[in-house]
Amino acid sequence: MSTPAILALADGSLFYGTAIGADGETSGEVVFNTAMTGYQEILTDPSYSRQIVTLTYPHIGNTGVNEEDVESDRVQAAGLIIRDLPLTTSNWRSKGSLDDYLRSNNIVGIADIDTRRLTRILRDKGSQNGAIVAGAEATAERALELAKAFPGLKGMDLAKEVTSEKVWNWTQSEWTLDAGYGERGDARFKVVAYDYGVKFNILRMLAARGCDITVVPAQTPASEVLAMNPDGVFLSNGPGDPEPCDYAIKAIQEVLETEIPVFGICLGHQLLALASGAKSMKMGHGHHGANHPVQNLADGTVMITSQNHGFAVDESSLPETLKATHKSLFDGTLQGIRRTDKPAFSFQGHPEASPGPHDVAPLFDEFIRLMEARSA
Ligand SMILES: NC(=O)CC[C@H](N)C(=O)O
Repeated sequence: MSTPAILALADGSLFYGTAIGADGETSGEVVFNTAMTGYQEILTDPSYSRQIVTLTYPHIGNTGVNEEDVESDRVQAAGLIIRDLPLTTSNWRSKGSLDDYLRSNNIVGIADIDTRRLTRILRDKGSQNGAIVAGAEATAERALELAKAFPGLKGMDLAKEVTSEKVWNWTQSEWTLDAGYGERGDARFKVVAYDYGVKFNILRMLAARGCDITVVPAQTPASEVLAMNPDGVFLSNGPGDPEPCDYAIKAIQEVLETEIPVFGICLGHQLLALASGAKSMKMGHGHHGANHPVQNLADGTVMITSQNHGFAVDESSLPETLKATHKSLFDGTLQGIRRTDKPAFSFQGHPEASPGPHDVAPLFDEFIRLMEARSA
């Protein structure tokens, strides 16, 4: 017997479906992701904290879940909304079903709803606050009440909630090499990575390029990072609004007083911009998918990229010291910046996309080149 579940949006829309994962209730910002693969990476990406994700691809869970395709050590999304959960799972690496995985992570989800109708609402009105109530007692009133009570992500500092509590070192696991990220040479560079909600594949790709990585909590003062004498500082992706992360903006400003190369991805990109005097803004429905065309403004080439962001840097706010390097060909929003006076640059999308297009992976090599240039 299936258990009922109800999804409500703050605009009053209701969807009646079947519970997947844990019984209970959850609320957050509802966003749609158009990627056809990668549901486990999406669920474990800390950038999705306090977001309920709906996947536009209709069959989710076919390949089960495994121990490797994770971007952190647990499910981070606030909930999952899908069209259809298959009856069986099949993959040589599968260790269990998506349904059991959600349940063991205490994540509430809903299946058997019209995700096309939902996505059209989110596309036309922008991301909505919403709630899922799952269980025999689920009521539409409760779901609506929860959806309306969610305060929204604007102004919410979540980096300090998802960051690690202590300093730790990334150690490359065997399978990473098997997965084709290249041989890890002897570590040539010491990189300190600010963890605002870092995805493991970023650490894998840095390690594969010869970086020894020390991951530090989001609120670590710059003085502690500089005392580690790093060759480069990395600013990670992460959830929530960049603007209230004043501790991070201050620390990045202090790092930028040195000549140490800095590379930022997604939230890290937004924070580099804010630290340089630019402004960020909330987008309508944001960018969440694995087929977003982005143009390199230096040579006009177009790359297909993986994206996951709901805020963006306002290009019209860029100060003298920041140059636009990339833009989205979907909506023209800013996708990359470079400091004109420092070895610092950042990208809004995800060069570490896994799964996803690898067109932007060379940005990791650019970071390596900056560190090489400084140590030469
Ligand atoms: N993936 C990310 O780092 C997301 C950054 C930020 N939370 C946003 O939604 O724009």
